[in-house]
Amino acid sequence: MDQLLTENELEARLRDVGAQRYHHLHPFQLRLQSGRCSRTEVEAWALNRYLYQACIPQKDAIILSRMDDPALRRPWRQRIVDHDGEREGDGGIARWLKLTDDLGLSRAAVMSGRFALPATRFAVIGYLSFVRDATLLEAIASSLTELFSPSIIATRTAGMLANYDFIRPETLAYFTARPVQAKRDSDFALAYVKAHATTPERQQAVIAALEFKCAMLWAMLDALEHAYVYAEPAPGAFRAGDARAPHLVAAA
Ligand SMILES: O=C(O)c1cc(C(=O)O)c2c(n1)C(=O)C(=O)c1cc(C(=O)O)[nH]c1-2
Repeated sequence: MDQLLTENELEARLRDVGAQRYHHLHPFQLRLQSGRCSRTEVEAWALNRYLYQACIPQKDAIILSRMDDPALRRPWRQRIVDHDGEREGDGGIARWLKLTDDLGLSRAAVMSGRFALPATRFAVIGYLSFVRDATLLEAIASSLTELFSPSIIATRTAGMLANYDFIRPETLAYFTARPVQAKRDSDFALAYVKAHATTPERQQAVIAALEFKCAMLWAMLDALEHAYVYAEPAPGAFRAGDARAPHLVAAA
């Protein structure tokens, strides 16, 4: 029988999940931030991760649709605005496309998802299913990886700027806004989880939900590392020279 943890003990357990399982420890992340990735690997990372970025407002819309309380929906809907923007060209998804633009990738190809690795697609589908099928408390708890993202974003951004001559500060504009948004979002989600995980069963469920999300992020980097470092991308998945923006193809 699991013991009921105090709120502080629960928070410590959740932070421990991050310390042990978050993708800051993944070999592909270490490779990316230390300049050991080839340009093709950086392009593959940005192209695959677009799918994750694009699914975030969809998962937040699912979570929003499951909330009965307007006081809860009001702050949560800001997450969708952050990613989609208030108008065309605004918001996190548009800023992610600035990164893929600067890498010379075609927007249509990136947004279609057709060059993504199979595991990236399955990870994203798995995440959307999780927030639909688990309890609302578990769905909210799965967003708590954002407790750990400001630190990995700072390390990755500094490492990429220092180590790749094709990355300029504007290329990584996506990451400028994220740490402040992530802190605001994760403070809110953590307070909710601490207030609502009031039985040992619920506490174990929120810990497992955070482990699930860490596993999903880990699996996406496993797939990139397997395909681009050790083996081969699946048939149809991105390879060097694929998905070039039309003006670059014309100039070649
Ligand atoms: O750069 C990263 O490593 C990283 C990690 C995470 C995360 O931990 O889930 C997010 C993001 N970035 C991110 O940019 C983002 O918008 C985001 C939203 C969420 C979420 O769970 O709602 N996680 C993340």
